[in-house]
Amino acid sequence: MLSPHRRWTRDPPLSSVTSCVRRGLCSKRHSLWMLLVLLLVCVAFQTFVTRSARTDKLTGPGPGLPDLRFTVNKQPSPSLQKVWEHWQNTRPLQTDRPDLHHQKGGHRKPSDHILLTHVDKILNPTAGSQLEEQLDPGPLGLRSTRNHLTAGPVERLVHSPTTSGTKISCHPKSHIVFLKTHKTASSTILNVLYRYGESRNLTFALPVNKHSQLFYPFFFASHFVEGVSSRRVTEFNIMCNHMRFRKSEVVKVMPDDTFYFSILRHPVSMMESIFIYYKSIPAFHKTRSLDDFLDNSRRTYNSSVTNNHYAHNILAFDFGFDNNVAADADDLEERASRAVAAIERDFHLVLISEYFDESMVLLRHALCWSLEDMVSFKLNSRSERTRHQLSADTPEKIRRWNALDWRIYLHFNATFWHKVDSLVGREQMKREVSQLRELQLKLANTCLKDGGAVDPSQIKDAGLKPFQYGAAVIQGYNLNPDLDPQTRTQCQRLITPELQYTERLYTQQFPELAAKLKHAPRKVPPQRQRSDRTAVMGRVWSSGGHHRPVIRHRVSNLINLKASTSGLLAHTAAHNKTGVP
Ligand SMILES: Nc1ncnc2c1ncn2[C@@H]1O[C@H](COP(=O)(O)OS(=O)(=O)O)[C@@H](OP(=O)(O)O)[C@H]1O
Repeated sequence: MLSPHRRWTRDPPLSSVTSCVRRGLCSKRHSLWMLLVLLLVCVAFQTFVTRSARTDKLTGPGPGLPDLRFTVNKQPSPSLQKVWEHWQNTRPLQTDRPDLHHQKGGHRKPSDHILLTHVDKILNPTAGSQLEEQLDPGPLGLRSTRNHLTAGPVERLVHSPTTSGTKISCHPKSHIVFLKTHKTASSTILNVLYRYGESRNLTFALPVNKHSQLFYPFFFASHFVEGVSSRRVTEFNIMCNHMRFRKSEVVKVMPDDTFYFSILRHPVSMMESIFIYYKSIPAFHKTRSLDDFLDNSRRTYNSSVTNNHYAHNILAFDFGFDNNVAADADDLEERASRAVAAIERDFHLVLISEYFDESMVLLRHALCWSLEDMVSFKLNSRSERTRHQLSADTPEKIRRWNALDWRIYLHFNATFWHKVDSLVGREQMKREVSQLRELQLKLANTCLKDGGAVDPSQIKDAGLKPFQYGAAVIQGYNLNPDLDPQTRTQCQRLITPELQYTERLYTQQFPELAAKLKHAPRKVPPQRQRSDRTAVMGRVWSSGGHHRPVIRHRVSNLINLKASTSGLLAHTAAHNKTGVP
């Protein structure tokens, strides 16, 4: 038989409850306790609501709009946690010779934990890893589970060495605009930014409708960014796709404390690269050689023809200036000074492609990122067989033809080293550059099958083939087949070409839109397609070439993505009053 107490617990008679409540309410002490409990519940609820509002960077859908919320996983994925734990294993450090990657049994293949141990060692020779304090995700963009990081922009303190050798603390920047200039190693930097942002769930200001460029070569307008017009995204972290810069529009999208940077390349090597890559643009396609173009350009170059801007002062063009200026123009110096002053005003840092590793170190100091964040493999590089030796007098001809770019480059080449001196110091720079190279070598040994770049015909995974264009053969990478799944994923990010990575991020940020776009037919009238720049690029693409079979697998997609699309033009023409100069 049940005791009276247990019977009450199972089936409390109504009278007992009401008398209990009455007793409780009548007693002053009980009332106070109840009030206190209520207060605590309220406080807990309010805290919960405030936190959710702060972490949710997206607003709800506008009236009548479908809910297209950004659904990126806000927690470090379990697989990444596993990899990190894997890294923590105290397995003995083994050699990382690439020839051991394929050995079964005996020697274990050099694994990701070796990388971490190595990184720890070179970045922090003393006990108690600085990496742990920095809460960095590791050289492959991994997140540490040791530090119980929350997702989203990471507010951590980084201890960064200064020119005087002392360490200062700083907060890593996560509001960034990178003006992606052409043929300047900008795709390699894009990959660094993509990995950094993806591993921290940062929000990218990606081109609308899954395009890979921000409607280049039109002047940038804020509505080119997915999520701006719909107001679904309220805070962007990183904007880094090709655009023609227009600050007044960029500031409408990016937060006030955004860090602006870009990269320049020596106009001579840049022109050689551009001539091969954009061989099919009207300015180049009938010319026999670069010298042929340069010797006749004063007479034959037509700046008003679509796509010809690639052939003349392209750096100035990308920064938003008028690129049509002759070397003997009266106002050349004045225009160059104005361009330099505007770039100085609008950009916190201008990097130099010729000093790529130094640039990465300088950037890391400016952004307060770790050296690990800056690792990369060279992307978008041409095969040696599509490089052309310049004759002795060609460099001077290029400098004259691109006189505006040349002046801009000279200025920022000088200020680059002033920045190195003031921000890092030459000795520290040397140390960090060699650390960075050491790290990259380790990564190459771990991640890459052939230890380096290969021609597109050698790339096994069709999804990792870079976009091929013009007369250039753009190289890519094969992954080491022996990688464990998690390491493979991280290595893959390092070698994912721009188009594929952009598409993936778009799909992560806007899954519903991406799904819709996959099935939506292009809404551009055929006659428009034939006359716009997309058609020009498309024709070039399909006109054949020795490397074409290599990239057939995604031809239609890639034309749409890289080489400005018809949709892009239709959209841009409607919105952009500036248009092509
Ligand atoms: N790390 C590093 N250091 C030095 N140079 C590098 C690096 N990464 C890429 N590159 C070279 O940059 C050229 C490709 O530039 P982009 O990626 O900006 O091209 S693109 O405009 O996005 O198509 C391309 O130059 P060319 O090979 O002369 O064409 C690449 O080889």
